[in-house]
Amino acid sequence: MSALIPRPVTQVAPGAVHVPNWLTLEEQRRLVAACRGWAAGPVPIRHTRLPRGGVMSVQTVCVGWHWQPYRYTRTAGDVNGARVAPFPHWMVLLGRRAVLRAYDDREAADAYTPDTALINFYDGQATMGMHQDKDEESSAPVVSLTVGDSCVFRFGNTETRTRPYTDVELASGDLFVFGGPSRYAYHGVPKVRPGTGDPATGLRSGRLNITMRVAGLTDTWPAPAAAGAR
Ligand SMILES: O=C(O)CCC(=O)C(=O)O
Ligand SMILES: [Fe+2]
Repeated sequence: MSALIPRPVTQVAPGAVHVPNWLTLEEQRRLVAACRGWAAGPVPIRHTRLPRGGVMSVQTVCVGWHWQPYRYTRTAGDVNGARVAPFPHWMVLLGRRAVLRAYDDREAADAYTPDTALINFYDGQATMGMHQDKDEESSAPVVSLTVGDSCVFRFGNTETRTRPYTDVELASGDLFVFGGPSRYAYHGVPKVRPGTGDPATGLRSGRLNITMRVAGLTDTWPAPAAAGAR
C-alpha cells in the first residue's frame, strides 16, 4: 500500500477504534526515550503486586497519578514512597490528537485532558488478564499506544470477561481508543509476539504500551515541600 494513502480506521465496537500505524517512527523514538526516563525514576518501573499476593507479569510505571490495585495516589506507597513524575503537557496534546483521530470530534478532542498514564512493558512472556479500567473517577476515553513488539489485544464486552470478544493485532505505532459505550469493556493482552518490533524505535525487544486516562481526582493535600525548602 502506498505510504501516501492513510490506513483505514477500524471500529472494533461502538466507541472502540483501532488506528494502525498512527505514530511516526520519530514519535515512537521520543516515546521510548521518555518512557526510559520514567522507568528509571522517581518511581522505578516494577511488577505490580496484587492484593492476594500475586505479581503482574508486565512491568509498569505511572506518570501523573500512581496506580496500584485498585486506586490512584500521587505517591507510590507500594514502591518507594516517591511522588510520581508529573504528566507532561506534550502528552496531553498527544492524547487530544489521538481522540481527534479516533472520533473525528473536535469538541471531544479539545475537552480531553488526560492526567495519568500507565506505561506497561511486556517481555516476550508477559500477558495481561481480562479486566476493566474502572479505578478512574472520569468516564473519559482511554488512549492506548503501542511501540515495539506486536501483541494480541483482546477487546471484549462490558458484561463479562469472556466471549464475545474481538482479537486485534496491535503493532508498533498503533493507536487504540476506547470510550463511550466501550469505556468499561473488558480487555487484556493474551500474547506478545517477540521479535516483531523494529529496533529503530530504540526498543530492542519487548512491547511498550502507554495508556492515558483521566483519573479525575483532586489533591487533598499540597505536594510535600522539597527537602531543604522549609
Ligand atoms: O497493553 C495493553 O495494550 C493494555 C494495557 C491495559 O489494559 C492497562 O494498562 O490497563
Ligand atoms: Fe486496561
